[in-house]
Amino acid sequence: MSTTRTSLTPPRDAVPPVRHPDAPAPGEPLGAHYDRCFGCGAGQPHGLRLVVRAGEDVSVTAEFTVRPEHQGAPGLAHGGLLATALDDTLGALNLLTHTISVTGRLETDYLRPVPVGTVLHLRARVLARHGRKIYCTATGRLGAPDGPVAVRADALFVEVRVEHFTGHGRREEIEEAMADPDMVRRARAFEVNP
Ligand SMILES: CCCCCCCC/C=C\CCCCCCCC(=O)SCCNC(=O)CCNC(=O)[C@H](O)C(C)(C)COP(=O)(O)OP(=O)(O)OC[C@H]1O[C@@H](n2cnc3c(N)ncnc32)[C@H](O)[C@@H]1OP(=O)(O)O
Repeated sequence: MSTTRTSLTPPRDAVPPVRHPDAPAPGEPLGAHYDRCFGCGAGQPHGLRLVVRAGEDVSVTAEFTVRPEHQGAPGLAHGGLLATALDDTLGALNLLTHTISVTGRLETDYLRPVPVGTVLHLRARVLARHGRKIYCTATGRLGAPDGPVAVRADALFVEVRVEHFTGHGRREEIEEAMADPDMVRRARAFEVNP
């Protein structure tokens, strides 16, 4: 496995991403991939509570309000937490492609400080796909969808099967997830792409 910078550049024979025919229309909320997700879950009181929507082509948008509990330095968002917001927005692209993939590599650039109280406008899109590897990119802008870019990331997501979660997750949460028929149905459906 290569971990050089070039590994985030799609290879020459990578193919363009495909939006699944059943993907929600641009502007529609996508909901959380898991209710207890730290990034987007409504059932996670300590989470970032990202609100994610489908975008054009194979892209998503999300908004995240930086709260006092997100500080790293006085009055400023913690960098790791901003990486989480980018990572989770990138993860939401799964809901457009009907793929189950996880972050293999995430490279983050911090361009401007992000003050507490900021609404960070995130956008992520898939650039290309090569086998199980999904190349994608994300930005976070200050205050408005066309505000200055404060953070950005390039990422490689790797497609996995449901067993990635059932085989590695803690038993109590897995049992709870498997008892939710909607979650199991959606996860299985996402394993078969058109
Ligand atoms: C009833 C229950 C149902 C549950 C259903 C749940 C549905 C949920 C839906 C959607 C989930 C979305 C969640 C989004 C949340 C936000 C995103 C996150 O935070 S995800 C968490 C953080 N990430 C990890 O924990 C990954 C940990 N890593 C791994 O598990 C493995 O390393 C994995 C899967 C990434 C790869 O392992 P391998 O053994 O499957 O595959 P190999 O052969 O190593 O890699 C495949 C290809 O990818 C490249 N690759 C892998 N990692 C790379 C890296 N770090 N840098 C560069 N290339 C890499 C390799 O070089 C290889 O490339 P070549 O095919 O040979 O060309």
